[in-house]
Amino acid sequence: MESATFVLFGATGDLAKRKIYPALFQLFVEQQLPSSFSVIGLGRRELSHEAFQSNVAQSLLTFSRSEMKDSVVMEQFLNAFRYHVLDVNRREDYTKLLSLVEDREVELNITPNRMFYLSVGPEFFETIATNIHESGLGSARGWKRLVIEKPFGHNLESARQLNQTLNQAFEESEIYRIDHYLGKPMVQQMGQLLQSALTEHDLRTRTIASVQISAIETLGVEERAGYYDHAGALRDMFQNHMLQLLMMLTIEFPKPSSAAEGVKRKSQIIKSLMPLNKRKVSQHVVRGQYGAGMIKEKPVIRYTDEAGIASDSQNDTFIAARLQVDDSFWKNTPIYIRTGKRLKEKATRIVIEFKSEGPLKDLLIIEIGPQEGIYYLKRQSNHELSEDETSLRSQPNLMNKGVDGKDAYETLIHDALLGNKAYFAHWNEVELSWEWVQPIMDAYQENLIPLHVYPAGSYGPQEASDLLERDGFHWWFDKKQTSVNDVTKGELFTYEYTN
Ligand SMILES: NC(=O)C1=CN([C@@H]2O[C@H](COP(=O)(O)OP(=O)(O)OC[C@H]3O[C@@H](n4cnc5c(N)ncnc54)[C@H](OP(=O)(O)O)[C@@H]3O)[C@@H](O)[C@H]2O)C=CC1
Ligand SMILES: O=C1O[C@H](COP(=O)(O)O)[C@@H](O)[C@H](O)[C@H]1O
Repeated sequence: MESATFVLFGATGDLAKRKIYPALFQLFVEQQLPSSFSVIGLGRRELSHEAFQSNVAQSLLTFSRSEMKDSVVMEQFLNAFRYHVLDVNRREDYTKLLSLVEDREVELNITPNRMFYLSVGPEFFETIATNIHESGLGSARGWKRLVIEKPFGHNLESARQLNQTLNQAFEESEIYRIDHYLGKPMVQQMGQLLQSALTEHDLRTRTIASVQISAIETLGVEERAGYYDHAGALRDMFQNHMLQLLMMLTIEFPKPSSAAEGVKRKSQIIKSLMPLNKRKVSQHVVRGQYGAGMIKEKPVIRYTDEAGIASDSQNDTFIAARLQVDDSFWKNTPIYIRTGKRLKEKATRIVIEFKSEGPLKDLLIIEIGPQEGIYYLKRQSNHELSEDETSLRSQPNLMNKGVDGKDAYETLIHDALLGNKAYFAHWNEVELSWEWVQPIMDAYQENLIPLHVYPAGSYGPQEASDLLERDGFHWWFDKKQTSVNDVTKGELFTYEYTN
């Protein structure tokens, strides 16, 4: 890997602490960083290099999964870190930053390859990109890359505007839009896993009755009221992570001839999504907001009582939708997506239900997180569990594939340093995703669709189940109760079905 400087905007923030430093440290420990590597952390608050290094050390002690936190390794790692006070709006701060970056490049004798990581609020993205360009920070003879966190725009128009501004400073090939779901091991290995679970023939021709993609959480809005109350589940999860999961799965049927072809197909898939008309959104989409309820046997308050949330907020904390990809393989196969906060369990899961005569179903389940695994459950009845045990026993090789403990940020930062863009969201995908969700945002805005309040600790509004029942399906694996034998490494798992 080529040597590089990692310029981190927002170095004193939450994401840097919880995700970026632990990921960099893990890569360092695994010797996956360039041998000469420089990190320049930026923020408004005054910090000496030493104080900054000590803050980074603290974050590693709290959040790193590495067992190598002994002082020698950590000290070597922290040696690469410097801090610079920068207010994103002050041009002179960028000129000073350029001197610091250049001095370090000379000191370490490294090529001026520069990765600018924007771990700051989205309101700063355009200002920073413009200042990088105008200060000369982006004009060195090495490569330059921009890594940008979500949210990428607030709607189609603002995303386009943001992209246009970024493109004045960076080419599309230099922009790495992080969608951390694309860094999850089970998502990165989707093609491989499907191939080991299904035969080549299955992948090409097996008829799929329906697909369900769920990303459900027990957490509420937590400390992010300011952001979340303007984003909601639609912008926070659906427009990006959920549509990316849909793309990553559907490109595998029929199996692409190469990884590159698969990546190209992502945009085609999203382009083939049957468009919604804002007046008919309510036929395809269920909007919800959590009420009070019980999570893990503890009472929790309703969304509108949360700190920082307006008591009359109409913001969505849940969405379920029925989508249709209108291409030759997926035509006539409904794809159901749901995501929401304060639900009964934390799970990101894809269930493929295959067509069959009669009531017994074959299911392929991909557990993306926090449990990881792929399971092919043969001849599942809606009511029985015994069959899945038999089928899992007969196919032990399909259990718990992909468990490697890697955090998405480790993979994505490593990929960005290598210049591998395969698991970053391309502008075309982002633009098409915003375009597709725009009628839903319009319908929400104009109140053309009801907001259903659901009890915390449930699986969302009843209407989300009705959405499937109308087509003769139901959400698989919703648990009757919280105490279940969950998936543990190497053990059979048993779920309790609601129906
Ligand atoms: N936290 C998370 O889990 C996730 C965050 N994200 C995204 O990552 C980004 C960062 O989030 P997060 O770390 O939580 O945010 P925080 O509010 O914790 O941190 C914001 C950072 O921005 C810096 N900052 C604020 N204003 C300025 C300014 N005028 N000039 C220079 N620096 C400034 C702050 O430093 P200082 O105060 O020293 O100036 C701080 O380091 C956001 O885009 C967020 O949406 C995405 C996914 C998850
Ligand atoms: O991006 C986000 O994702 C998290 C859920 O991520 P996961 O990896 O834990 O599934 C979500 O809680 C958050 O609201 C959203 O911004």
